Amino acid sequence: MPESILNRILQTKLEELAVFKMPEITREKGHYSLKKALDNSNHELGLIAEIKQASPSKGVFARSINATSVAQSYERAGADAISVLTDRTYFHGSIENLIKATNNVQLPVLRKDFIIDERQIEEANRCGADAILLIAAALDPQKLHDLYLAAKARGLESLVEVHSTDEAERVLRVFTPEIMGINNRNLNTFETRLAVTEAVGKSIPEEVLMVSESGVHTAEDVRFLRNHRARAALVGEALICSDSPEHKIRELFGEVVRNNASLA
Ligand SMILES: O=P(O)(O)OC[C@@H](O)[C@@H](O)c1c[nH]c2ccccc12
Repeated sequence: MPESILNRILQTKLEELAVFKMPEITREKGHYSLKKALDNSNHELGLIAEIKQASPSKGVFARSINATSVAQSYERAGADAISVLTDRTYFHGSIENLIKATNNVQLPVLRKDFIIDERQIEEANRCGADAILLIAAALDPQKLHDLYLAAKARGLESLVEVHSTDEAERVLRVFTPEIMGINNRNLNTFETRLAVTEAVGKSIPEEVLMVSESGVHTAEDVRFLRNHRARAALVGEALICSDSPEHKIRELFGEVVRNNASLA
C-alpha cells in the first residue's frame, strides 16, 4: 500500500518536535474569539481567509508573499478571520507569517498546522494566535480532547477538523467541540468534493458551528455550502491565486448578501 501523505507529514512533525525550540517571545495582546467573529459575520456565510503558499497536491501557488499585506487585504475585503499555514516542509508556510498576521490585523487568527503536541499550542499562543486546528485523522479522539483542553486553558479556541461521518462520530463520542470543520479534501488522496460537507454535515449537531473547508472557488460553491448548513467557509487557493483577493472575496461572498437583500 502506498504510504499516505498525511502519515508522511506526521512523521516529519515528529522529527521537527524532537528538535523543537520554543520561541522566546511573550504574547502581548488578548484573544479574539473565532466563534464570535463567525457568528457575527456580515456575510451569509462566514469567511476564514487563508494564507497558503503551496500544498503537496498542487505545488507552489505563490513563491514569495508578504503575509502582512495579504492579511491586511483579507481584512479590508471583509474576511471574518484569517488562517495562516505554518507548516514549512509541505506548505511553505512559517511561524513568521503567523506573527506578521497576528500583529497586523484586528481579526481572530487561526494557526493551521498538524498539531500533535502541546508545545505547538504554546508556540501558537506566544505568537498571538487565537485558535488552532486539530485534525481528527491525525489524533486519537482522547488525545484530540486533551489538546483541545490545553488550548482552551490558554484562551485559544480549536477548529476540530473531520473528513468523514465516522471521524465525526468518533470525536462526538468523546466531546462536543464548539467549532467543527469539515474538510472537503481527503488528506490521504487530496480528492476534493464539496458534497463531503453535505454528507458529513448531517452528523454534526445543530449547536456546533460548522465550517466547510477547501475547494471553494465560486459564488455557487458558497451558496451550495450555505444550503447545506455550513455557517462559514475556509478558503485558501482561490484567494491566493487571484490577482486581487479583495475582488475575489466580493465575487464569492458579495453575491450571497445581494441575493438575500433582494429577497427582503
Ligand atoms: O486552498 P483551499 O482548497 O481553499 O483549502 C484551504 C484549507 O481548507 C486547506 O488548506 C486545509 C484544510 N485542512 C487542512 C489541514 C492541513 C493543511 C491544509 C488544510
